[in-house]
Amino acid sequence: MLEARGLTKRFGGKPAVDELSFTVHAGRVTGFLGPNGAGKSTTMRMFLGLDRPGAGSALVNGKPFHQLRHPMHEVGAVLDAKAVHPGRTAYGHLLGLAYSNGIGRRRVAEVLEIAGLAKAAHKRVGGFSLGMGQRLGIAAALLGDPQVLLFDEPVNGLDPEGVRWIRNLMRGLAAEGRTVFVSSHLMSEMEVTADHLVVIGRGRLIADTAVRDFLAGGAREMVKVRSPQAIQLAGRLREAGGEVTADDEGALLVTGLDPVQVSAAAAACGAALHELSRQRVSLETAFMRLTEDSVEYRADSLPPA
Ligand SMILES: Nc1ncnc2c1ncn2[C@@H]1O[C@H](COP(=O)(O)OP(=O)(O)OP(=O)(O)O)[C@@H](O)[C@H]1O
Repeated sequence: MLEARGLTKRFGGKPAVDELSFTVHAGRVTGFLGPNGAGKSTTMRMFLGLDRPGAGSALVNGKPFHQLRHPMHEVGAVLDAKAVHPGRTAYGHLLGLAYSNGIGRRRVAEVLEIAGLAKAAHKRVGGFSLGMGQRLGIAAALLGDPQVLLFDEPVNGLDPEGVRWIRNLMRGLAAEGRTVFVSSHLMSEMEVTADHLVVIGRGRLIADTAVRDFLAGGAREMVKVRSPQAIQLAGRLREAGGEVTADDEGALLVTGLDPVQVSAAAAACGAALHELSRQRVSLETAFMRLTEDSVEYRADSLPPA
């Protein structure tokens, strides 16, 4: 289990993490979402004792990292896959880590197998692809068989097969009852990987919710409608109580009204409809709404019909 309690960190007087409180439970994948610079990496670094909180606490299994007796057996992390000496072999690197933490060589072979690196065990890390480097980072994180795992943007730059592999691995680790905390700015990835979400913006907590509820909350009666009289229609929809935004192609995205109400509003103002459809809201859209990144529809922002 991971717990942030009033966690705060400032850099040069500017808060990077601002009174953050949340709990990451065992047995599920918890996604840690936020735009660039939101404070995700800084929060993870505080859990791992790499940054010291300015206030509050970051606890692993109820303790700050520096009070853990056998840190490698309690928590594993994949932060920066490139931090390995290029002249070492994967096996040599893992064996060095294992020896300095009282772990036997049998476990080294096991994690090489789990990470799909058994065949590349004796190759130099300098020649590894990004995906292999990521696998090596994961093998190192798993070396102590920890109950708690942190992954900072693990799928960045990976090909689809690598992405799928990491997704399945994280889900498998959670299914074994471990605590899996993974940061990402890829909402679409979290939608298929995470069970639970902690969303932050500018260092502050925005949401702490099940993915299912997050999607349901964002999905309230979202209707996409396209009309050559979009400006008049948007005004009418707002009068009827709808919230209206425009997508990149000038279609209106309406929340708060169902398709019947939208078509009634169109009929009432004589707007022709070229499209009227119910939209499944992606996590990305729900996230943008929550962080108020999506631009409120303005009549002057619409392209000509
Ligand atoms: N060592 C540091 N010194 C000064 N400022 C820092 C330092 N580390 C992070 N910051 C600042 O703190 C804020 C949060 O950064 P952080 O890297 O934690 O965000 P993030 O959510 O992980 O973003 P990204 O997705 O871009 O990695 C940013 O404004 C960043 O510039």
